[in-house]
Amino acid sequence: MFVRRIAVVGTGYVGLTTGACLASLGHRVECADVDALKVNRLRAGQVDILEPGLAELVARGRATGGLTFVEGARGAVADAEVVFLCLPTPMGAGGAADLGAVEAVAREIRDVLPRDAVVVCKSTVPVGTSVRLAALLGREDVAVVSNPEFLREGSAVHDFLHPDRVVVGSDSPRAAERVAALFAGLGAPTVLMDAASAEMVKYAANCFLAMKLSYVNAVAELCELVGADVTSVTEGMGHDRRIGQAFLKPGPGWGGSCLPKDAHAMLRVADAVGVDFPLLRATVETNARQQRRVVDKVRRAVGALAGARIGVLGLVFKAGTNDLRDSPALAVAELLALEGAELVAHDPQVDRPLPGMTVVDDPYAAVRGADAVVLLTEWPEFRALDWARVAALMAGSTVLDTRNHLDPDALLRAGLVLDGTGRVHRVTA
Ligand SMILES: NC(=O)C1=CN([C@@H]2O[C@H](COP(=O)(O)OP(=O)(O)OC[C@H]3O[C@@H](n4cnc5c(N)ncnc54)[C@H](O)[C@@H]3O)[C@@H](O)[C@H]2O)C=CC1
Ligand SMILES: O=C(O)[C@H]1O[C@H](OP(=O)(O)OP(=O)(O)OC[C@H]2O[C@@H](n3ccc(=O)[nH]c3=O)[C@H](O)[C@@H]2O)[C@H](O)[C@@H](O)[C@@H]1O
Repeated sequence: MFVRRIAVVGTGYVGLTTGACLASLGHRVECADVDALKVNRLRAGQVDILEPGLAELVARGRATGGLTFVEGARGAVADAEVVFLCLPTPMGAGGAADLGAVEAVAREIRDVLPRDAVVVCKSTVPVGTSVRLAALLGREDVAVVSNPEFLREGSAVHDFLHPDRVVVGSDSPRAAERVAALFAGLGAPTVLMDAASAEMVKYAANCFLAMKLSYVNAVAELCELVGADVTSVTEGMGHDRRIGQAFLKPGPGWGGSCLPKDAHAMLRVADAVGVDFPLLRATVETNARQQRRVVDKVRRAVGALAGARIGVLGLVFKAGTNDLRDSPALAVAELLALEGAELVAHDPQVDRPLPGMTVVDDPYAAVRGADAVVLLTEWPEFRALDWARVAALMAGSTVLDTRNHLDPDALLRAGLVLDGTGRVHRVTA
């Protein structure tokens, strides 16, 4: 009845999406996690990450019996033909990728993997990890394949099912073909290569995206000083198909669970082989500068930050997710709090206390009595706020829109001062 028996180890953004999507393609998928609570919640159909369509796919998979959940990797892999590793590879010592979870699972499963199984690493890992995994598994009959994942949070299911490309790398062409066949139905260009190249593609792609954003943020800074409008500039640039319109929006710096850690890991990879990579170093440094720039602008708006009350709109790293990992908004908030600002923050997806600020469940409560308001995440509901009401509630009048997300006319009509990013013309009443 099912096409293949697949195990997925790790049920986070990548693992759960991979498991649910492969089940929807007709495979029998068992997902494993070390977190018993998470496994129990998933067994009950509870999906805690915000991903459109994911809960529905999980429900469908549970109903057909094509998708099940188990605690611990060993239970999931025992009768699997293909095992996907979707484990965290966080920033470790000195910025290198921490492969602890990946290596621990390899050790855990090596003696229970069925004959001729294929182990696929979907985690983002430095070049050489496939070779290391093969050595750790110590199984002549088990091939290791690198299949980096390119999905974005907030559109994980869509991105998985409609990828721009599928990259499959292995030093065993037969194993690579077996893995590529799993994605054949997606109709995406499939690029087969050796394992080292596949591992490199992922870092090279994420670092390129980071570089594009740092470039655009630096251009935005220049625009402010020379009197140009970055929105017009990026639109004019983006029509060139070699540049493209995507990933050209300036903001408070790029964040999230991957771009920052992957940029640092790539720097460490370069370092390890004795290569200086000034372009990537500047990409990272330019990013840190964006957060300081936001703080400087808020300081300018209120005079002194110590004792100033700042309303913060948005805490997650981008709209459409509930992920706070490495959020530029949190980095800005931390810098503001360090200078003694009193922060009242609202994010539609955050309802828990956070250090250094008061989190409120209503945007109007966040702006009440604020000397300045800073928008850090581009939630659509912020655009739709009643700005006359905001103006009446605020003590001051400056709204810093780090994402150029708000409608300038609406703020102007409300008598507010709008300070955007990369736009010299401040909109004032
Ligand atoms: N989040 C994203 O948008 C993307 C992430 N990636 C990469 O995919 C990998 C996974 O990332 P996420 O899914 O975001 O991580 P995550 O942190 O959301 O999920 C990882 C899961 O693995 C589980 N886990 C940890 N150790 C385990 C063990 N020993 N046995 C079984 N389960 C274990 C954790 O409990 C957690 O549920 C990382 O290498 C990341 O760089 C790649 C593309 C996109
Ligand atoms: O390896 C990963 O985990 C993933 O990392 C990113 O995906 P994601 O972290 O979900 O977030 P992005 O949509 O790329 O945004 C990253 C950061 O850049 C910022 N950004 C993005 C686009 C833009 O135009 N401007 C901008 O400031 C976002 O606000 C956010 O802080 C990549 O886009 C995915 O392809 C990759 O698979």
